[in-house]
Formats: sequence, structure tokens, C-alpha cells
Amino acid sequence: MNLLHFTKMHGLGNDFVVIDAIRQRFTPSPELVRWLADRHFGIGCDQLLLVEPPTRPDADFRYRIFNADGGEVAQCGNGARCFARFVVEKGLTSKRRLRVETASGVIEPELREADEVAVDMGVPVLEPARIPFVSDTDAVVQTLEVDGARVELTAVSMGNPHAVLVVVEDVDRAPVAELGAQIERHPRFPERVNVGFMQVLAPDAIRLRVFERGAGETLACGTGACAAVVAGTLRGLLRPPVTVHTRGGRLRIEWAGPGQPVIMIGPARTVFEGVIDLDQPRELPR
Ligand SMILES: N[C@@H](CCC[C@H](N)C(=O)O)C(=O)O
Repeated sequence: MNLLHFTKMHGLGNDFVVIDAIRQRFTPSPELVRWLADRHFGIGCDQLLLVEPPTRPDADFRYRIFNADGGEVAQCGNGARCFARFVVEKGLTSKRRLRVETASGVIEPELREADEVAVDMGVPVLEPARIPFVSDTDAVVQTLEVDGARVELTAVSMGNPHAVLVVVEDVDRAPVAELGAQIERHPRFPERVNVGFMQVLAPDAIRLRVFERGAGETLACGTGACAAVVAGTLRGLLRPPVTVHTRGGRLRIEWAGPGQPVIMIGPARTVFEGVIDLDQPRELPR
């Protein structure tokens, strides 16, 4: 038997398998991640999160993120709050404020009262080439041709790429699955993209649904919430702090404007601990 210990966590229903790769050996491959993330043949999650020792002297831990499709990505906001709760609950640190290395730089989560965690998610990136988004203008509102129709969006990177669309009517009726999947793989987003559908309720409140790259629609997306508030503020629709209502619950997003970091505040919950034998047959149906 080759036993792997894991913890199941979630941030507003965006769910994670979290693995302590400090106290046990774990080598992720795309096939292994896909199987662990599968809701029928494995454990089931939107993303798998790895806790590793840092590779830089100014960080406490290294945080790696894998989408359910097996691809490694550079940032995950709901995961960042769960990561911070995990390392404290597991006794890997006694610090309440952490410096966590990710593939897109250092983020700073801070454990607050009850199950709330605030995370400095860093400064949003707006230059198209760095998102990456193919465009010859850095206009806030960009136009994309999808299936012969013109779609308006704002492109933002929170360490991972986001396209934010404004939905005028009820976001519950937005074509998240169909349009989200088409924009996710649009050739103008060479690394694919997370697609947010934002309904503005007031300058300090939005409803948001996100079709996530590599996972499909999730109940909430932390970086998606940050990107939506940045996009809405730049478009003159929002005045932070903003309450973001997702299908899984609420996040508070603070942003003082271009060049400033985005602060995300919300819950992180542990659901259960488990052990899985990696030596069992791991085929997934095609
Ligand atoms: N659920 C996340 C984002 C996870 C990564 C994303 N799907 C990507 O591919 O960039 C969040 O809470 O931010």
C-alpha cells in the first residue's frame, strides 16, 4: 500500500484536496491529479493544493496549485485562505501572518477571528502581454469575437488570467457554461483564461459567477472576485470595498486603485481528513 494523507477543505464551496508535502513525499503528475480530483473515481475537488517548504529565504511556505484537469497554475484565492488555515491547524507554524511563495510571487495571508482569513493578493496586472491577452490596445474595455458575436470584457491578471464580463440582467441567466468554455480557450488568451460574469448590484456589491480554467464553473473563485472588483472599479461601476456574492457565499474585496494590492477577506473551512491508497488502479474513463 502507498498511503497518501490528505485534508478536504473549501472556501465558499470552491473545494480542495490539500496535501502536506513537507511531512510526506508526494510527486504530482497530471494523471494523478486528475484521478484524485475526480468526483466519482477519486476524492473530488476543483483544485489540489500542495504545501511545500519554500525555495526562497523570505517565505514561510511554498504553495502549488493544480486544477482538476491536472494542469499546474500560478494562483488561487480561495485556496490561499485554506492554505493558511491548513498550515496553522496542522502545527506547521504558529504564525498568524504568513509569507507564502507562489508561482506568481509572494502572497500574505493573515488568520483573523473565527474562520476568517484576509489575504494580500498582490497588485493586479493590467498590461495585455503580461496577462497574457493578445491585443494591440490596453483599453479597459476590450472586444472579443466569439462565434461571430462581439463580447466586451476587461482582462486582468491576479497572478492568473481573468476575463470579466458585465451582465446587465440576472447573472443566474448568464450563459456561463457555453460562453465561459468558448472564451476560456479563445486564441487571444494563449494560456487560456478564467471567465467571470459580474452583475453590479450597487457600487459596493456585485453578484459573480466564474467559469474557471481547468475546472469549469465553481461555486466561488477568489481571484475571480478580485479581478471583477478591479475591472468594475476601472470601468467606473464600483467603489471598493465591495461585497462579492457568489453561489457559495460572500467575499469582501478591498482595492485602493492601480498600483495597489488587492485584499480578499473570507472564510476557509476544513471538512474532513482522509487517507487514500495510491497503489490502486487509477484509470479514468475517457
Ligand atoms: N478557484 C481559484 C482559482 C483556481 C485557478 C484557476 N482555475 C486558474 O486556472 O487560474 C480561486 O479561488 O482563485
